[in-house]
Amino acid sequence: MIEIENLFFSYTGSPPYILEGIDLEIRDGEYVSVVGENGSGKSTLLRLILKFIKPTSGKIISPSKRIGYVPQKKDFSNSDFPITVYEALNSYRRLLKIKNKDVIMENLEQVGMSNFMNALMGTLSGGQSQKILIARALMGSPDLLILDEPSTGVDITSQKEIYGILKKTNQENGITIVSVEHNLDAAVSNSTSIYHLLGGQGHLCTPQQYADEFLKNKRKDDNGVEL
Ligand SMILES: Nc1ncnc2c1ncn2[C@@H]1O[C@H](COP(=O)(O)OP(=O)(O)OP(=O)(O)O)[C@@H](O)[C@H]1O
Repeated sequence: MIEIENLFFSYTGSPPYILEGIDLEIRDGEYVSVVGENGSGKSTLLRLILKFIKPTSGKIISPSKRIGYVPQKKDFSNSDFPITVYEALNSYRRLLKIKNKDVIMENLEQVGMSNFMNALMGTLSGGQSQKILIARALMGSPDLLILDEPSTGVDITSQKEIYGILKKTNQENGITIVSVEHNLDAAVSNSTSIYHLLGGQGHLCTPQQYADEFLKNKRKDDNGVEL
C-alpha cells in the first residue's frame, strides 16, 4: 500500500505549490491511472512516489522494496552507441545482481518480444521499445510498477498490446500499477481507479465516475452537444 498524507510540493521548497495537500491511498493490487492537464504535476507525483524527490511537507509511506519504473518514452536511435535488446536487458540484470540469465528471455516472452533479442534498440519502433522498457522494469520481479505515459508515441496496435501486457501484469501477477496517462480511454478501460489532478489537488474516483464526470464533458462541443 502507498499512503500519501497532506503532501505539499514545490521545486523551490516554497509556495506556490505544484501539489497542495494531497491525500491518497493506493492499495496493493490496484491499477491507478494518474490523469490531469499538462503541467498539473502528474510526473512530479510519480517522482515523489519513486523517492527521486522529497515532499516539501507531508508524508509518503511506501513499503515497496522492488519498484519497476518505465520512464517517459526514450529515443534509442543513437547510432553512435548501438546496443542490442539482449545487451540492454543483460546490463540491467547485472545491475540488479540477478544471477539467472533466463530472466531476460522470460521477461521478453512476457511482453511478446522474444524474437527481438538480437535486434538493435535503435531499430525498434516506438511500441517495441516501450515493450522492452516494460520487460526491463519487470526484471526485478517488482511488487509495484510505475509508468510515465506508456502509450505516448506508440501506434494503435502496439498501444492495445501494451495495455494487454499491463492488465495481465496487474491481474495475473498481482503487481500494483501506478501510471501517468494521457490516453484517457485507456485509463478508463484498464485501471481500477483514476486519480485526477487539478489545480494542485487530487480526486480519486472509479473509471466509471471519471468517464461520467469528465470524459462526457470533454466530448461535448461549445454548445453542449455531445460529439
Ligand atoms: N525539475 C523541475 N524543476 C522545476 N520545475 C519543474 C521541474 N519539473 C517539472 N517542473 C514544473 O512542475 C510543474 C508540473 O510538472 P510535471 O512534469 O509534474 O507535470 P505533468 O502533469 O506531468 O505534465 P505533462 O502532462 O506535460 O507531462 C510544471 O509547471 C513544470 O514546469
